[in-house]
Amino acid sequence: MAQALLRWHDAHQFCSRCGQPTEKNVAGSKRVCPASKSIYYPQMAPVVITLVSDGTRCLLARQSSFPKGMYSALAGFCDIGESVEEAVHREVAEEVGLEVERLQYSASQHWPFPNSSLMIACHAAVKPGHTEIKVNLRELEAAAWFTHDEVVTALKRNDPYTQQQNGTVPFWLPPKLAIAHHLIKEWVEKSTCSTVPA
Ligand SMILES: NC(=O)c1ccc[n+]([C@@H]2O[C@H](COP(=O)([O-])OP(=O)(O)OC[C@H]3O[C@@H](n4cnc5c(N)ncnc54)[C@H](O)[C@@H]3O)[C@@H](O)[C@H]2O)c1
Repeated sequence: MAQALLRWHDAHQFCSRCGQPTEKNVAGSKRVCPASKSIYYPQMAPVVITLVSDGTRCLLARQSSFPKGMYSALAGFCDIGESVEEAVHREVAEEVGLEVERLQYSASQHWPFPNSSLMIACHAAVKPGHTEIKVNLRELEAAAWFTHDEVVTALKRNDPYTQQQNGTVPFWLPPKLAIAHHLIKEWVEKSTCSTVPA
């Protein structure tokens, strides 16, 4: 978090109204422009991250920039004026062409990479009978439904690169520090698929 704050100070050294240098306050919680009197506060971008379930399986996806074999829950930045619920519906529809319902808030996390985001994690159920994925290839490389057993096995893979066979890295999941891991583990442990029926 300290690094995220230092990066923000570094990138906000000049006033966007008058171009004059800004000054950091003693606590480092804001910057002030002595010329225009403008005050600048550090910003966090809200991001929704959603684990979609069809009742027995969960939907995981990967971007081409992810490490080989790694799949995660669907994530995306909230647009201006959007509620968390609206962002979840829009992101899932945009990325995999599915309609979701019965959203359940899970947890949140500050995520400093590459800039400060507030990750808001939710579970959601796909609309019954409408599970066919249409992957948006501009945003994702692949998306698929995974069974409970497949996810349990993947959670146990700490170092997938040592387990590769014929040069193929097996399916694995984000590390413990990521809220995506928490969301997926919660789905497995609490059988979220049955508490959030599809
Ligand atoms: N902690 C976790 O478990 C976890 C899991 C997945 C994603 N994330 C983070 O969530 C964020 C969003 O994930 P993503 O897959 O959509 O990322 P992404 O980096 O693929 O971003 C998608 C697009 O959003 C746009 N964008 C970038 N910054 C923005 C902002 N501040 N406001 C609005 N739009 C912006 C860009 O045009 C980018 O192409 C990323 O920062 C990613 O690192 C965290």
